[in-house]
Amino acid sequence: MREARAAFRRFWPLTRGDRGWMLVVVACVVVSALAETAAILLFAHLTDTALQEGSLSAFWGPAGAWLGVAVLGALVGYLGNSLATWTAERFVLRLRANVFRHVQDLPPHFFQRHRRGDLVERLTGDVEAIEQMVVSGVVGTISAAFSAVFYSAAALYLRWDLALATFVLAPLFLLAARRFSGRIRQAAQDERVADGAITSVVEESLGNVVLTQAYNRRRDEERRLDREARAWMRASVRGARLGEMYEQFVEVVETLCVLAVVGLGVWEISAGRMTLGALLAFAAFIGYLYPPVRSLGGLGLTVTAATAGADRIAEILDAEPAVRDPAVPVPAWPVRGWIGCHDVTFGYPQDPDPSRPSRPSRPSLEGVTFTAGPGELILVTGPSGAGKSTLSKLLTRFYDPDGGVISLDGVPLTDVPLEFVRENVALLPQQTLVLSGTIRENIGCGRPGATDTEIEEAARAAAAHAFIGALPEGYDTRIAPGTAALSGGQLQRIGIARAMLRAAPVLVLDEPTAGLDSVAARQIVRPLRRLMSGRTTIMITHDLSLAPDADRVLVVDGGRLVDTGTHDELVGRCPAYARLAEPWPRPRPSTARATATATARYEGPADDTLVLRL
Ligand SMILES: Nc1ncnc2c1ncn2[C@@H]1O[C@H](COP(=O)(O)OP(=O)(O)OP(=O)(O)O)[C@@H](O)[C@H]1O
Repeated sequence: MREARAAFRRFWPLTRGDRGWMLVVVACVVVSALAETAAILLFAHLTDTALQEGSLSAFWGPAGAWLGVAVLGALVGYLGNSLATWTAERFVLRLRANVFRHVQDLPPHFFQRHRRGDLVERLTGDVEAIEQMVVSGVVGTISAAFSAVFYSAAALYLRWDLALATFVLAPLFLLAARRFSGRIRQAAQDERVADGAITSVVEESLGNVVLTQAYNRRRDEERRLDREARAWMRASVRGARLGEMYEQFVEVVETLCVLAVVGLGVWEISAGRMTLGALLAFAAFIGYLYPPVRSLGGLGLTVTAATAGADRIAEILDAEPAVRDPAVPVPAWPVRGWIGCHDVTFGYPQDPDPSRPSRPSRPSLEGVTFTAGPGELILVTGPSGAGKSTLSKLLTRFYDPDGGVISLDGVPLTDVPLEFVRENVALLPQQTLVLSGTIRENIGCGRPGATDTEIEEAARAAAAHAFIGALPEGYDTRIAPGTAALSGGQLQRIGIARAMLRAAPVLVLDEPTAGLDSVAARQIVRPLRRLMSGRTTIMITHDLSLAPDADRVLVVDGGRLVDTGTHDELVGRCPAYARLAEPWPRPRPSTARATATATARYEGPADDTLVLRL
């Protein structure tokens, strides 16, 4: 119960702004209960007068009043129920937006440590479970408490002695709820986890359908889904079974109460101490009393089930963003593009989940120092796992260094707003990230507000205009993540156009040619050169075809900067670099000859013409 209280305290502040409406809902429920009470009393009156005496004249008055009360009850009930749904959904909207906002600030390693499907489930199912506790739960409890008080008061008013006799059985409801709540909570938690696992498996399988088909993994995938679906089925059936057991137990207790009322009533009527109308009204009040008492008893179950969801949402909200805006940021300035990396050391945060123990690892980067000036091309290379991508994450401030400083025009990145960093340091990732929208929107997101002409200019410069123009819907062709009917090289050129439009003074390119075949890789070289021209470019790559052009090449190994120099210098003196550069060790031929050779070999569209200095 302590966890439930903590969960409630944590999420209750999100009802701010709607608490007045919640009160209105409670008021509607109270008025409905009052209308119901009046209707029952009118029914008793009708039974004892019009019905028992067969008098039509005694019928019209109470019947009219009953109809009036019923219409009032219906109107208020409609208003209360509509408002209750509205406030509940607003809470879900707000909570989901809050969690989503927080998720978007979380560092890359958070997403590597959580399955996507499970996160989706938390943002949907778990969010709704919390609503059940915080909004519907509070409104339901207050309403049930009021209704229970009204119906008990009415029953006591009619026959206090009979009422007390039936109330004796009430603790049985609470006993039942207490007995079942622990097990229902466990089943709810298992169901939530299994739900997340199913979503994850489906999402991963659909995302990996090529691997599944190419390697005949259909059966494995089916087995994986079957395993998770069975876990979900077991949890779901267990939850339903427990819920049903509780319901049926309560039914039996209710029947006991009804029998007690009827038995006592028969005795009272035979002794002439009670009219038939009063007995029927009394039985109706006791009958109306059960649902609120039942929902008060079941409240514990709702709360325990919701606490399971709350724990999972809290895990997300408790995850810390890796970087934050400074309290007093340095004001914006026109950035020239000086990048400084001074004695930078960084290690990825350990996984806090004890179920996924991780060894204390050595830093991914240690004592890295270099500078890059406006217009320079700095190539960062090294063997796999050397720390190259980690450096790109630090330069674009996905993480802050544990030691040392990374600066932009001499100002530490940690002293400027994150948005300013991202505006001035553009990242071109290994795989072009696609938004769900048109090609125009995909390029245009590089600079919000860019005109169609600017977008097309960027596409031309990125050698993308020709193939976009050849598509039936041109720039209005819709693409989406994972479904874009474009080749890797074409997507990369859309990414280059996007970066062109961004016009940031600093560019970080993370393996821009990785995953492309040699023709596609060559097709993006020229647009890349245009993109890099006049900008500070830090290119992380295994592909050293551009190394001869670089002002400096940094060789990283085991997280350390092992050597820095030009391609020619390094080939001569750095064995680690010589090994990496094996296909490119020859001295550079003259540009004119190489251009002619490459152009002669490639016969693609005009704006894809190669200018490679091989
Ligand atoms: N999210 C992470 N959590 C913990 N360690 C990580 C994480 N990402 C990378 N590492 C570790 O940091 C080190 C450097 O990784 P990084 O991705 O920077 O290498 P890389 O040089 O880019 O390799 P590649 O060329 O294969 O892409 C590796 O030892 C890797 O295992």
